[in-house]
Amino acid sequence: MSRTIIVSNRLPTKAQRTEEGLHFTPSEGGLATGLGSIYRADGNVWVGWPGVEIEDPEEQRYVTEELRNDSMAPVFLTQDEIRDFYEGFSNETLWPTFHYFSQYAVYEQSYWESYVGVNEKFCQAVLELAGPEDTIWVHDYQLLLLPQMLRAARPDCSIGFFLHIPFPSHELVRVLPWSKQLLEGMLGADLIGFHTYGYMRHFLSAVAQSLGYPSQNGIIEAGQRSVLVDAFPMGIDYDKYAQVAESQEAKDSEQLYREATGDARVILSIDRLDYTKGIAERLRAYEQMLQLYPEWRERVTLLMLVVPSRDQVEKYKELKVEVDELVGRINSQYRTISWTPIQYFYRSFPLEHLSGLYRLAEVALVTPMRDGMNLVAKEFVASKGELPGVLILSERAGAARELSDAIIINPTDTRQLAEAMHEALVMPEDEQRLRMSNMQALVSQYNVYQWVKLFMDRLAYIKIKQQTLATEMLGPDELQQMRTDFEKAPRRLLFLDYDGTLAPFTKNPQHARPDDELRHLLRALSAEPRNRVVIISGRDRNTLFSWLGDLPLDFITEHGVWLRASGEDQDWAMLQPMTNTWKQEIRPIMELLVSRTAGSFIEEKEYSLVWHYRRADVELGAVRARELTSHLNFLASNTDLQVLEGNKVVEIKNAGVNKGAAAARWLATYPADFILAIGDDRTDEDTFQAMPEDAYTVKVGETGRSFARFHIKGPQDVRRTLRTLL
Ligand SMILES: O=P(O)(O)OC[C@H]1O[C@H](O[C@H]2O[C@H](CO)[C@@H](O)[C@H](O)[C@H]2O)[C@H](O)[C@@H](O)[C@@H]1O
Ligand SMILES: O=c1ccn([C@@H]2O[C@H](COP(=O)(O)OP(=O)(O)O)[C@@H](O)[C@H]2O)c(=O)[nH]1
Ligand SMILES: [Mg+2]
Repeated sequence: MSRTIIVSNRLPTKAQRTEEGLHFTPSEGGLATGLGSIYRADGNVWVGWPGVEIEDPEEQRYVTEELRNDSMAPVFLTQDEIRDFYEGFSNETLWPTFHYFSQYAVYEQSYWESYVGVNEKFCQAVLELAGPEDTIWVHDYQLLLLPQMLRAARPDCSIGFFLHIPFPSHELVRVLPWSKQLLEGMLGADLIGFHTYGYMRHFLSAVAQSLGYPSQNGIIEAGQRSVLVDAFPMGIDYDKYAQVAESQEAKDSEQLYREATGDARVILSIDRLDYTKGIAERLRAYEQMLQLYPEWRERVTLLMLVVPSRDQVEKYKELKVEVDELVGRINSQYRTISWTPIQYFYRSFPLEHLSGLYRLAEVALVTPMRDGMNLVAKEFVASKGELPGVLILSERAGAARELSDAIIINPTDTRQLAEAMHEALVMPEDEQRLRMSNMQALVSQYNVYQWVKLFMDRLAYIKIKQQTLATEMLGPDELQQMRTDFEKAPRRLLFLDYDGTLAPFTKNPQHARPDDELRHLLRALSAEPRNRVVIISGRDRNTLFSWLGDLPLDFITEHGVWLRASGEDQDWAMLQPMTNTWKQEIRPIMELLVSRTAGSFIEEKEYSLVWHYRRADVELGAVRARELTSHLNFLASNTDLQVLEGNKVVEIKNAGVNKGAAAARWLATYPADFILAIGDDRTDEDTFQAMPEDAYTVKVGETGRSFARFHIKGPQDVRRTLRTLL
């Protein structure tokens, strides 16, 4: 049976050292609480760090044994690794960068080296556990390199990756000296998930700009694999939170806090101590609210839970001091004998207590500067049941993309946040209930089980899609077979695309003139009377003929417009009757696009017009290409024209003309016993599809997705392959 191996830096259980020895408690943080509900099913295993330094082999054995009973497998980190990998690269380099706090980021080569080392350590641990049929699901920013490492060891394995924190604009990511390696690391996965569409869009853009991999509909062509990218907003175990909130323990703890806060209305705030959470800003806004609306003094209490986190990291230590001071100052300034404005707790709470607090609070303040998702917001909603309550939510938390019934605020706008608190406190109960039940419907439908299912379904989908368009590498064995078939065949037909196949791409298409090596190869191949060598290209006939017309070659040019068999007495013929008067109308549209898109240019052929954007900004080029395609498709409807998108080109020409139609004509006219077709572009797919099943069809390029049977890497390999037929 195939299982799922979950991998994350932190296990959902952490070991803690006390005077009586090691004991185990649940970990804090969204990932642990979110996935904790599901991993125990079906023999699944969770691989991760138990949260404390354990170097003694005896203790390691004990912890391994204890965790095994609960479907977990520990990866032990040394003291140096905790410092350089966890506190260092993960939390002083990646965390600030990905949360738009680049000014806090540390760039330290030794951190990076440790990061690589620990990702390798995780890779070994997973490989020891995972069988070839198992699905591996890697989580979060501490393990960005792991998917690629696993892929290298298990090329066919199903690997998913989910990022729980924001993926920022490429402008921030590119600042990291290791950004390319990190992106490549993630692309080892088959499916990459983010909480929001915005994060996903930033990632696609980073991959296009940094690595040059194009994408369409969220599918990236990354080397030999297609990688699917999608948004999966994480949910919570709704029923669990709703049920706990109804339990006697939760109600008791609600009562306990009610007695402590007296008649005052309660505003609740819960987060890990983190500068991304906007805790200091929130305190200032609360203070401003007390100034703006003095009527709330003695009538409202801010109950603030701050969970200790990453307390060895400098910025976190500084924040602790800042928060302590702020709370002290506000409390000492406003408190009365019977009232404390802020009840501040610096520790972590058991679930039943959190639940009691969620019940008690009239208002929840979730106001991070940046937050991947924020599960506290959803837990508050799920715990409210029939009770009224208002959620104030930062527009920069992932959760704001879903919870539109919250009061959405900008956390840097202190005044707006202060006003929002007042608005929440005076909101009519009817409105509170309406908004709350809308949010409950959403949070209960898109719960964590649904999240896991959607992710797994999409992973299965991309695996199937990869297989249907997968091609085999034209390796030594296949090449040998091809040679044997070739030698046996009395009549051989070779369809060879030109650009990207016989000759490498050049910035200016006119510079791709054949070199001596290529001319020599084509001369030798076509000199053999049993061979017919057809150059099948999108280029105009004049250029191609001026380059290669002296050789005994057949030509199919302009993507099938003009055909010419070899021999001096032969003439050019058209595949079908065509017009080109339409060019007058289309040319100005392309010219306008050139004037708007630096680096792009028009290529004019007799019966077609082509817009090239290979030299333009990658992303702008792709956007403009889509714009042009849809505009041209609109104009071409009800006419005899067709629009083709190729590799960094958009071409418009007469309908019914393509390389496939032309190649089919050639097959009918010159029957053969051995057929080879090689090409690199989308337009060559038409050729491949026109070929009989036993033909050798070969796709050239990094991506293996094609209708061809085989693939090879680049023009050098094409030439090498053709030489073996001499
Ligand atoms: O392991 P720690 O260093 O103690 O940090 C705790 C976890 O914090 C982060 O949580 C994120 O995931 C949540 C669920 O998807 C999301 O709601 C939140 O916005 C994120 O910040 C972190 O991603 C985890 O890896 C940490 O374990
Ligand atoms: O004392 C506490 C306070 C909070 N949490 C949990 O910590 C998680 C915080 O997740 P969130 O997504 O809000 O932020 P993160 O800490 O992951 O950045 C939530 O599930 C809380 O219930 C906890 O376990 N103990
Ligand atoms: Mg080509």
